[in-house]
Amino acid sequence: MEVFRQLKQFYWPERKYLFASVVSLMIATALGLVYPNLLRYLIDEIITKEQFALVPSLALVVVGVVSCKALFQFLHGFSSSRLGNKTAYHLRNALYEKLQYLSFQYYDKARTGDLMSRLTADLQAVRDFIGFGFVQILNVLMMFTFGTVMLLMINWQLTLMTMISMPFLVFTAIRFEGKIHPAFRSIRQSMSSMTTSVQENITGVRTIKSFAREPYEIEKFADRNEDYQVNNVTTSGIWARYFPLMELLANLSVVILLATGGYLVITKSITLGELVACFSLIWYIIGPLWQIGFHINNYTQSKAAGERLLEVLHHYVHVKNNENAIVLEPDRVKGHVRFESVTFAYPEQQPALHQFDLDAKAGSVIGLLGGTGSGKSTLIQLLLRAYNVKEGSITLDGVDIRDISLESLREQMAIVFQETFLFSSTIRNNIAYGVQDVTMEQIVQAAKLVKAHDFIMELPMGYDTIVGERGLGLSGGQKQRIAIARALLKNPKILILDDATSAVDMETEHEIQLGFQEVMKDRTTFIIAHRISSLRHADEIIVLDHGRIVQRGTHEQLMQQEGRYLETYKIQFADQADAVQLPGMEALVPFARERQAGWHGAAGYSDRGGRYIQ
Ligand SMILES: Nc1ncnc2c1ncn2[C@@H]1O[C@H](COP(=O)(O)OP(=O)(O)OP(=O)(O)O)[C@@H](O)[C@H]1O
Repeated sequence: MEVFRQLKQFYWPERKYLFASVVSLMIATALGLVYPNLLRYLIDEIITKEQFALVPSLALVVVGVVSCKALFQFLHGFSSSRLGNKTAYHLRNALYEKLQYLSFQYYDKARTGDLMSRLTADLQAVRDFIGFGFVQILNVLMMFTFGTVMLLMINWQLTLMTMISMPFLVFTAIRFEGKIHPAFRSIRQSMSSMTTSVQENITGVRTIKSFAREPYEIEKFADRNEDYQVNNVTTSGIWARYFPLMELLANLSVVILLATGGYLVITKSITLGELVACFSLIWYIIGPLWQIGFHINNYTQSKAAGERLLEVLHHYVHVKNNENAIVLEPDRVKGHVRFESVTFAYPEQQPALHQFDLDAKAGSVIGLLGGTGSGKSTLIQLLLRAYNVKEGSITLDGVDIRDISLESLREQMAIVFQETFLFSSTIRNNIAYGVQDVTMEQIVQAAKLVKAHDFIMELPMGYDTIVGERGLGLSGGQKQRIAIARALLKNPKILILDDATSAVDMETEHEIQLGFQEVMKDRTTFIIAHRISSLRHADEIIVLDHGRIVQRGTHEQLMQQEGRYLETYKIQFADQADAVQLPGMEALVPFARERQAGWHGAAGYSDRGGRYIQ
């Protein structure tokens, strides 16, 4: 019951339905107990004594009892479903809210399919138990107690004889519970693994098809399906072993009742009417006990489901507001960012950043260059406070970002991530996401700045075109431009472009950058890029390697030094000089000639002596 105690906040506000459901079920059950007595009256007082004139009035009483019972059963059903649905409603909202605030660290490991199964199947199981299962268990207790008391009132010796097999029935039912609970947990886990597989399959369908991995995926799913099936069969096996045993023990009571009761009638210790009443009442006791397996099953299933919901609800939020967190006033934020000796490692990993220092003055442009996995995105994640810095500190206008409220910190920033995510909504809504009270003119202006307006206007519905899930139907470059427009529209103090133009061709990138020069004014901008052309205007360029700064300076300064920057520069120009001649690229011509004269390869760095390393 601990699980349901912890879920109390979700059903307790609806306790009026809980009480209504319990009370109406109690009345319906009590009315049900009137039947055996009416039977006894019919046999002993009417049939035996031949008082047939009483039959119509007895019939009327039966009709009255049946009608009242039906009314209370309706009230029970009504309040139970209200209770279940309202509880599910509160739980669903709480879970969704929790999912919004869980930290990046949680999502690094979370599986979408598993979360979906918690939010649907598990929630449904909890709803059913709180709505119906719980009251049914109370009903079992009530029927057992009332039925036993009435039996004892008729004949206590007969009652005790009848009850002989009951402890065995209860013992078997409890053993059954011990076996069935882990079995149901396994079913739920395999169900969630199957859901994950389906979800990943749908999301990654293009990759699967392009690698012709359909047979592998079918086999992978078949394995999980098999696992689910085996768990179900194991559960049915437990069920099949215990259920007939429980049925046998239950029916044993009836046999004992009929044998002992029949003897007592013959010896005139009880009347025939009393025996018939006892026979009817015994089902009031056996019925619930016999069904105890079902209720236990229902309870254990929902307990397992409740545990999984609580796991999400109680999951530790790694990044949250400190007490008295500072709420920034947007008008007063300047955008001066400082990293001081920041060393950071992801959980159970080697450090992704070592002793990182950076002083990004308000309005400055910082370029970040480095090979894959060198720590560029990590730096941005830390600035966003996706993870908490444990060694060193990051400050915004002199205030440690751990002391700033998360919402107001993130409100000052706009990030265009490496992987563009678009919602399945209109292009207009996608651009306006994150900004309130935005006009169409502002949306169009942002789209024009990133050279997206023309292609949007060519779409059948223009800005009202609905893009598919994650932006399907648009090219990579088009998606990136919409994402950049979304960031610009936010008018942030800090703009972060994490390889934001990687899918855009050089010419468009250059045009977008011209637009940027205008919007970057007065904002601190971080640009992560693999192309030198994206970084060359930065006030400071930092070259990272394995989480360490290996070079820093302006484009001009770095061009004077032997090192990673110059090497990258040479390689890139060698590749691109033939294709596009961009303003500012004139200096590259000698390198291009050098390449044509004998350099080889396209990817890699040249070593210090100018030799090329593949
Ligand atoms: N969420 C994460 N959990 C664990 N390790 C991570 C996570 N994100 C990145 N890493 C690791 O941290 C290191 C730095 O990664 P990061 O994403 O910062 O590199 P990057 O320079 O942005 O690379 P790229 O240019 O390929 O995007 C890598 O070794 C990477 O494997």
